[in-house]
Amino acid sequence: MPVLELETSISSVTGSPTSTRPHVNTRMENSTVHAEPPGSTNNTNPALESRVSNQNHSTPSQLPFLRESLRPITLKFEDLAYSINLQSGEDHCFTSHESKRTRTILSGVSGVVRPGELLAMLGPSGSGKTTLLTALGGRLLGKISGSITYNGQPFSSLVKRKIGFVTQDDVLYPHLTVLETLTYAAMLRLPKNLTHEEKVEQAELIITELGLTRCRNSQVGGPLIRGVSGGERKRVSIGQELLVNPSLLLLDEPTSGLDSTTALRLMATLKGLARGGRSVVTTIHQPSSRLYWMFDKVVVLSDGCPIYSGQAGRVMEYLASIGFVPGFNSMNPADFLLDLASGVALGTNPDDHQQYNQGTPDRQEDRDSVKLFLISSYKKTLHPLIKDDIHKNNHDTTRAIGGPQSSRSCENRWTTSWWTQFKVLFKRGLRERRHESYSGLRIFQVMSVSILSGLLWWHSDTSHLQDQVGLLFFFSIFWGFYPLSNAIFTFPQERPMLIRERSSAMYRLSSYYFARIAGDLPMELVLPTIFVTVTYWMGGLKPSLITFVLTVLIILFNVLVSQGLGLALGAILMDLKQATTLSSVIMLVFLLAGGYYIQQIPPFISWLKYISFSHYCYKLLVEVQYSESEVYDCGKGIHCRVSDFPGIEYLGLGHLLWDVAALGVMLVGYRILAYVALRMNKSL
Ligand SMILES: Nc1ncnc2c1ncn2[C@@H]1O[C@H](COP(=O)(O)OP(=O)(O)OP(=O)(O)O)[C@@H](O)[C@H]1O
Repeated sequence: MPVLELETSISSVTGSPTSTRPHVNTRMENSTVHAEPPGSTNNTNPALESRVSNQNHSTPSQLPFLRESLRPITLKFEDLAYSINLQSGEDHCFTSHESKRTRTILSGVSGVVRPGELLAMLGPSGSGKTTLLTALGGRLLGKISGSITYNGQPFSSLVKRKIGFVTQDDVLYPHLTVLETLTYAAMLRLPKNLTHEEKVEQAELIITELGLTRCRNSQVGGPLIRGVSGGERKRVSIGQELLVNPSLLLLDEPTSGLDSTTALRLMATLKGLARGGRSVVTTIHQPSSRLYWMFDKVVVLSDGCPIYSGQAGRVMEYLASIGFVPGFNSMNPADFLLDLASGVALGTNPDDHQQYNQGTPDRQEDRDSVKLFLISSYKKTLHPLIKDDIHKNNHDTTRAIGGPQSSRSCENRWTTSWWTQFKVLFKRGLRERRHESYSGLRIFQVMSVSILSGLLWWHSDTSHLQDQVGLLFFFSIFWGFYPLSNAIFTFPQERPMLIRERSSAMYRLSSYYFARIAGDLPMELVLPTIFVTVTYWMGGLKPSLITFVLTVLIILFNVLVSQGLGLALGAILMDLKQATTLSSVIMLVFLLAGGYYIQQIPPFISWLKYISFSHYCYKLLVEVQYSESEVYDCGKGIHCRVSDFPGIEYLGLGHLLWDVAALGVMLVGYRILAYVALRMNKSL
């Protein structure tokens, strides 16, 4: 291996203690990015920097109400390794003896990012960038070996609050506007000592600083709903994290799906944020050379192993020192790095340019040997130096996050009270779901069924008792199925949002849960009330106000119980297909065991009716509709007691309070079950 003059250049590759001391700006001039990069004197292209500065409309650094809260974080990670259990394993990197049942996703990854620096993680698809970023954000489930420290301390809930994490997919409510999205986030994330107005002002400030003013009142949108552009949506996601003025900002592929100009503007924004005193780490797939020159440091991964970690501006020098030179001088370093990380490097010496330009090696063995060579070169030369760099600067560790002067409220895991969280989540839920709940389609669906059934049962009376009882049974089944099939979607659909927001410690699970349940109530109760009102009077049921009101109350009770079952199924399975299948089986069983279709059920299976809420609902409806002494015309002028009618006799009328109690137990029990299932879900 060629011996490089590593002694002289390595300090700038890894970032020497003196050269990397960041210049921490707590205030930045609006619309400028400081051209002088901290920690590096020669990894930036000044012309480009100044161009970017002019394009950059947003360099948020000063958040008026949070001026005190930016505590710079030096993030150090050393020898990170992460494996997952698999049936077959094939990976290598630094370890030679691996269990056949595990797969190494990361191995021997080290690096440092200091306040003021922008570090990019590069590598081909599947090389482990997201996994590394997730680990740095303290969000990786499973055991990771090595060390990750934040100002010398391990991950903690205090650190968690200082980290902003922007996921690759924008998890946002599509029907909220940009302003609403950021305002609700501000209400949930900003400390309770700020007033409502200050929180709104903070959201407004972020909107201005991220250049979102033009679309502040546009709805965010999503895959199926037209909304703001992809770049604007990404900036909203970043804005949500900036609200808390994070000291460490982690972003997963923030430029994916953006055109090069928008990507450049976004990266300029990130660079501005770094220059404001933050440590910024981003994964990026295929940066243009203009983007590449904005990075202070890069970590390049190949199959989870580093082939480079250090100053972005020194990478070509390092690669040349081990015999890798691009075919032409102006080649984008990022392209060159990605080729190498994929094992594509025919030009392994400067005389090989022609070969490099003409094509890529197709043989897997060639690619593997290039990767192995790069990994082992890194291991021999750069890795020890980076470790030195990590240890040399341990005085960073003295600046503990939330040090002695931190207030008591800082130590509290939650920034807002339970009640505030409940209120904000309740309002946000109503706002987001107003379209869904009061959608014309849903109202049309319910109204058309109610009018149709009113017409079908038009002025039925006890002379057609079978029909009338059928209407009551239909009430219990329709208002069992309908809320159930709506409620099973709730938690599986909300899961990504819950994961994202709970990872940022925005709110307690209980406040979310109660807000969600309470938020669903108005709609869940309004539609059945209208339905029953229409069908009851059209269908000729007992013209008594008390009976009518009791009928409505029983149906609403039934709705709440069936909604609870739907919530529980959704929370337990967290999978729409499975939950839908199971709910249809359950409802079919309840339908059959309800007592309307079949009365001679064998004793060994007749207990099914006792677990069916539709059975209790149907029974209660019959009980309030007909008095004990009521008779009906059972043919040829003969009058029979209603309670002797086969479909009613089977129900065994009486025990009204027990029926109410059974529904009450289900009402509470299903909801407790749903909550416990959510609590036990490790990802939430
Ligand atoms: N829980 C898991 N189960 C199975 N494989 C996993 C798991 N987590 C990560 N991997 C695998 O680890 C590798 C690294 O994944 P990761 O998402 O970190 O890559 P990446 O570099 O971010 O890829 P991309 O650029 O395509 O997003 C991939 O091959 C992925 O399939």
